Amino acid sequence: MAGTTQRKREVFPSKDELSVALAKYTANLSAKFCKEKGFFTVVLSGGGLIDWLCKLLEPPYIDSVEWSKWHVFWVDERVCSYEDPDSNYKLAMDGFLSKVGIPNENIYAIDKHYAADGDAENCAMLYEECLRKLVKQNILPLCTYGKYQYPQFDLQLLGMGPDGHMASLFPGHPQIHVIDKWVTYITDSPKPPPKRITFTLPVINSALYNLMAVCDDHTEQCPRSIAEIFKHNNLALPAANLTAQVEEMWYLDQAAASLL
Ligand SMILES: O=C1O[C@H](COP(=O)(O)O)[C@@H](O)[C@H](O)[C@H]1O
Repeated sequence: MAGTTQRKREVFPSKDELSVALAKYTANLSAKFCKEKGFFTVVLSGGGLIDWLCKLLEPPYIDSVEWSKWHVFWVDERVCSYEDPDSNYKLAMDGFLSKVGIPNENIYAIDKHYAADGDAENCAMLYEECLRKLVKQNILPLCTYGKYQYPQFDLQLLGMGPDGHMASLFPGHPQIHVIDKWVTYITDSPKPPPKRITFTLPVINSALYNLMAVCDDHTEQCPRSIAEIFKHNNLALPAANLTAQVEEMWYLDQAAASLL
């Protein structure tokens, strides 16, 4: 049965130090799950996160992480071709996944053809179908959360937009309330591109470990959103609704945490 965890946070003086900690956190969980059950299910997001994961590509992690045991997913994806610079898949492939030895069949991307056609509804439907197959294959266990069951990932690496969005759940948009689906879609995202698919909130919150990494590039909005979440628990901001089954950890750089 789903529980809720206490929100934890660590603040780092710089992005670089945050990246070092992010690599350590991910590598430790990878080792733990590979030892306990023989594989590790990890969910990526887009945005700055892929850049901050770069320390995993350096010693000691590049050699010590059991990459062949990773199964990789996306918490959200932009509905565009794999070659489009907006694609979260392309971002992760170019910047990270192509540099480590994860078997291709363990990398679960959005459907190539529906993505290139801009068909968000079918992309969401097929991604959910893919997750359901993996449940049947015992790669993903189910977690009861509220009145439904959802797939449970070991670790999700999340990012927050300055407006407080996480995945492609945006403030004031209805997708945050969807509970009867695992994957949903949006066709009018306020952040371009407009068509995206996204895990629903209960799927996000069913993960064992959720790590939210936020670095601010000197916008005023990002530290304000962080303060709204940590000081006022303002649930109108989607990221304030984050929880996890074992640990909900926020890694912030000093700039993002400047109003705390
Ligand atoms: O559009 C998106 O934005 C969020 C946050 O990205 P960032 O550029 O502010 O780091 C990201 O987590 C999500 O995956 C992506 O599709």
